[in-house]
Amino acid sequence: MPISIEGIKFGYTESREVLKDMNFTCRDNRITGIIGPNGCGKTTVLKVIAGFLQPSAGCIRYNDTVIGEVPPVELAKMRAVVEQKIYTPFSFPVYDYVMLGRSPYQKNFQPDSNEDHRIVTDSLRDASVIQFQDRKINELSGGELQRVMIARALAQEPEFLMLDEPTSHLDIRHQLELMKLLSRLTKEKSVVCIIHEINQASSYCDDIVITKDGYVLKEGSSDDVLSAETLEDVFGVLAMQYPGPDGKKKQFAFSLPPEKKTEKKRRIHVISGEGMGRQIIMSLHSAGIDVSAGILNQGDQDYESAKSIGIETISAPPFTGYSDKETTDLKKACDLADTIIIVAVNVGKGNLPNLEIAAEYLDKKEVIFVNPNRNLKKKDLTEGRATELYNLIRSKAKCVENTDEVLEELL
Ligand SMILES: Nc1ncnc2c1ncn2[C@@H]1O[C@H](COP(=O)(O)OP(=O)(O)OP(=O)(O)O)[C@@H](O)[C@H]1O
Repeated sequence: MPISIEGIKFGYTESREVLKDMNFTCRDNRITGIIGPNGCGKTTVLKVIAGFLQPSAGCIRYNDTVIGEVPPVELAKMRAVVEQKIYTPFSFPVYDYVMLGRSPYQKNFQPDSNEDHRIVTDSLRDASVIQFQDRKINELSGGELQRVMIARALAQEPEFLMLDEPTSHLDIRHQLELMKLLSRLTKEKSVVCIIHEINQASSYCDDIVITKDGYVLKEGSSDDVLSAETLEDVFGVLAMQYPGPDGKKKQFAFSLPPEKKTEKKRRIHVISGEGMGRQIIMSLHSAGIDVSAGILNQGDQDYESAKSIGIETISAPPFTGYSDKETTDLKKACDLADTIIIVAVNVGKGNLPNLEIAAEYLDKKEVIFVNPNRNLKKKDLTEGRATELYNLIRSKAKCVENTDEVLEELL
């Protein structure tokens, strides 16, 4: 009996449709694997297929029967569901819990029949949990509990077995055993299974349905549907196909695509004054470069220009010298900059830190010295330190004669 999913729409809220128009078929005696990115609606569609959620449009048919018309007890004989989220609030022996799978076949207050016990024992064995049938379900590990849930679903003897990520808690051996068990079960049943492990899906699922954003992107035999190109498109990864151990089933190796480098805006800090840096600041800014300036004396032409275009400016009142805050801010600006431009200006005691800090960055950043041969007034070469620093910067920085040259260099 195939399951037909026809034009299904569903939303948990009115404002957001999770399933927009789902159409696919789960064929008889096959494992149909549903794959797709997180949050695309796989669990939701499985719940709709199981009859747990009512779609707002479309219908689900098991063969020709529309499931909305099937009474719950009959539905429980037709399909069993192993859900992703497992709640075990009760302290229940594993054996008794698996016996609950027999409920749809039992009349009220009648003891479990010999057949029920046989089926439960077979189910416990098939799911490899018979060895802890006397333990309490709320004292099991995640993987043990998952296998008990599968045993209960098997005890239900459904025609359709629906599983949501049945291998998610299992170690690799139990994963492979479970997938093999599901393959065996297809002799008598049809299996629908949400699966994230693509290589297991390729190895064990006969058919694959790829879902994305509430729609089905592709469906068909796993060999037809699974390709490196499709997986790259759906999951946004790089996929490389290689032959599986049997030489038939495709296998894939995945990696993340290289990160796209976002073009970082160049940042330049200009140390100037007396209107000597004005043209540089304005030209770099209009060329789209991230410019900062300072320490500038408030009221000075460079300061006024920098303020007029709203760039980050470090400033101090004239004739007061620079405070610790201003020199710290200058260091921060130089740290952020790719290039530091220093324009030769008269140096008084107060603005000596501009030179000191520019000199500090000679080995750390690109430093361009503009107008290095400017004849400074005698009084500006305060205590010889300014001359010393100018000479140091002149010897280590890239020197350009004037503003035009620096702009030519940078733009
Ligand atoms: N009970 C709920 N109420 C509201 N929104 C929900 C509810 N359950 C799921 N959703 C939302 O519906 C969308 C689909 O969820 P669903 O669990 O079906 O995705 P999925 O494909 O199974 O994801 P995953 O691969 O992560 O298990 C998600 O955006 C999810 O946040």
